[in-house]
Amino acid sequence: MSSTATANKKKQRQGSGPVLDWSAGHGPVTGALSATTGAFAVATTGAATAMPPGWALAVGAAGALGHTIAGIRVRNAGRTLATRAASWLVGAGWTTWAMTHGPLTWAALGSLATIGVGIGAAARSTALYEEAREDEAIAVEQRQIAAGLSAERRAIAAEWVDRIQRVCSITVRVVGVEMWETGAGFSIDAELPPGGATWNKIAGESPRLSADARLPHGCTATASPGIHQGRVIIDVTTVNVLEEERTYPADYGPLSIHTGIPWGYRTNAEEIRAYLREQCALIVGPTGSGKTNMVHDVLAGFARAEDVLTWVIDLNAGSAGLPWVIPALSGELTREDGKPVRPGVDWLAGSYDEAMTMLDAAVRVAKQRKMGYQDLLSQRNTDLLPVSAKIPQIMLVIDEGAEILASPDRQIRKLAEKILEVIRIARAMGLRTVITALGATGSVLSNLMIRREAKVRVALTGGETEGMDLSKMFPGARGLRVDQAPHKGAGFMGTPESPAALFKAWRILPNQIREITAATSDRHPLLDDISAKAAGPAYARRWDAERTAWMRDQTVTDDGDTPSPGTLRLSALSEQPESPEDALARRFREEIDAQFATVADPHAIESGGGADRPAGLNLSALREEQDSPAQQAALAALLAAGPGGTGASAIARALADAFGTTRQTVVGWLKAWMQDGTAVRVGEGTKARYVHRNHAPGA
Ligand SMILES: Nc1ncnc2c1ncn2[C@@H]1O[C@H](COP(=O)(O)OP(=O)(O)OP(=O)(O)O)[C@@H](O)[C@H]1O
Repeated sequence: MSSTATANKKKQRQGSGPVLDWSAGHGPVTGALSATTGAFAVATTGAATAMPPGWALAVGAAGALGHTIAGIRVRNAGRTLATRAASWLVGAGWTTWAMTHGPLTWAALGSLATIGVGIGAAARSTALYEEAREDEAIAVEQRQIAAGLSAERRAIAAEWVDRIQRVCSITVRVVGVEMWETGAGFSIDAELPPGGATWNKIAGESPRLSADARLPHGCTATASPGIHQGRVIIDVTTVNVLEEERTYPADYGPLSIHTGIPWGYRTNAEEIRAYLREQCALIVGPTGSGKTNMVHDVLAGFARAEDVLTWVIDLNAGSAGLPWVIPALSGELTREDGKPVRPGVDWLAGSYDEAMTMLDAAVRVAKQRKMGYQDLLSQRNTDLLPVSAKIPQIMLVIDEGAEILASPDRQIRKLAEKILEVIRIARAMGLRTVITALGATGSVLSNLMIRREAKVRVALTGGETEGMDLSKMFPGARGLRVDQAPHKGAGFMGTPESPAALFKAWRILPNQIREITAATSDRHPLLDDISAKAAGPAYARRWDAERTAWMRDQTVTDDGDTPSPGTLRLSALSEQPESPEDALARRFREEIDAQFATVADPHAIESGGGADRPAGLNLSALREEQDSPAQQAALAALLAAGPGGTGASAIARALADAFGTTRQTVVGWLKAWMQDGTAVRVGEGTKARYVHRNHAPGA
């Protein structure tokens, strides 16, 4: 009821004189006081005005009736109703008698006080009775719920004791049945009979148990060890959550390598985490199984971690890492404070050479950490580098890395050796790998290093049975069948902490990747000084224009053309809220020059300072020299063209949309740059190209 309606009702009541509120609450004291003072008032007024005493009796009877009706409405106990009605009638009786004999006599006043105490005591006892009655009702209700539940549990226990006897010929004794909060099933804790029965025997019969229980497709009865070897836990799923598509949880809060990184959810709808401080991981998924999506889940988790830097190798043109880099580097994502958004991965290698550079750096980091952190390790009395936001773990994610490891190609073998070297030497020093595989698991899993170090395993089946040897992926796990996970993104996951069982990766969409990139930009750690020094210029210059030019080539122009390598995607920039000129100038300065605080002050570098820090390209310095954004863009295009160089027409074409620059203008700038040594000309006649001095032969 609205407050105005209540106020109106009050007004109406006031207008029609005093109302008797039968349901008004009274305690034992106020109730008795109100009854006796009311009776006294009626008796004195009645005596003074010579009211017929029968009226008091009538009022008392009406009071008793009113209170009884109100009491019945709120379901008071019969005993409470009787007490209240009796109070009214006793009060009325006294009033009638007092009006006849005079209320102001000692006998009248004394008897009224006695009645008051009596009513109070009776009311107190009924109040206590009411409370006890309420408590008892609640307890009964709870007993009923518990009885109902335990009846359900008892029924489940009896049913499964029979079933296990029938299917496995083992007579277990059920110790407990736990219904899952997610509502997707239950767990049975059972004691095995004496005589040598083991939990694996039940685990091995999982498919037959599931069939016997008529479980829906995708639901399983999986047995695992109990608290000791004589106990078994059987998890039974009754709802197939793997059928549904669940998107990556919208909470992008901070994570840590120490608390585990969630990779998906189990059949009981609970998330499953990968603990990768010491473990490497292997993710197998044939084409179309949802592997790329899973890799993004993995990268999302690492991006959210405060103590992880992710280095990605994807020889398939870096496609696994690009969605984590392009939106940040292209300026598509902006922060409120105007600072650049850091990419969601720390280094992305899309080619053989870049991958080799990255792996070399990783090996150097591992070795340098071993030496550089000797004191810290002895101080902490450990041989495991204490990974933190100050000394981050480096997670190398190698898409289709298993195919690299299994390749017979001599060159690729060199990469494979480096990957294995990182896996072999870097566990204690905080470098671990996540390797994905399309299916080459046989040869990869025969590698001792992988078998020993990569115990976090995922097999995405998506219904694919070809080349999916679950017994090799999860040795010792029984009852896993590919056809239990026919949905994309679903499969099996096992870790040293959580035995292999069905799971599903969250679906992660490009907008979530962009959101996570933006939300975690501030959170990524910086590579510690010891490691940064070891990684050297190869690391510090990983975002340099010529090394990232290929990434920009992945961005398709508005008209769908794939521009020739080295040209700028100016059309992409024109969509930004900033003017294209500003965006271009800002992007290239920020992106190339001392990117993300990995390169010291550009002016210091130029003047030979920061000797132990590798030099960036120092485009910031050009801010003063190249006063027009178009001219800066032209210079950036020249840089991006690399040693192959470019021509005035190509630069003019790249700039035409955003700046309307003519070829003539570009020719003028090129001349000036040749004179001051910024550019050199190579080749003659129609073959003449302009090359930035950084890429000039012998530079
Ligand atoms: N976890 C998931 N939940 C629901 N659907 C998914 C999931 N993962 C993938 N899919 C669906 O499967 C499709 C293929 O996924 P994805 O590209 O990740 O597979 P892939 O194994 O990498 O295949 P390819 O190698 O052909 O790219 C997606 O477009 C999506 O529709």
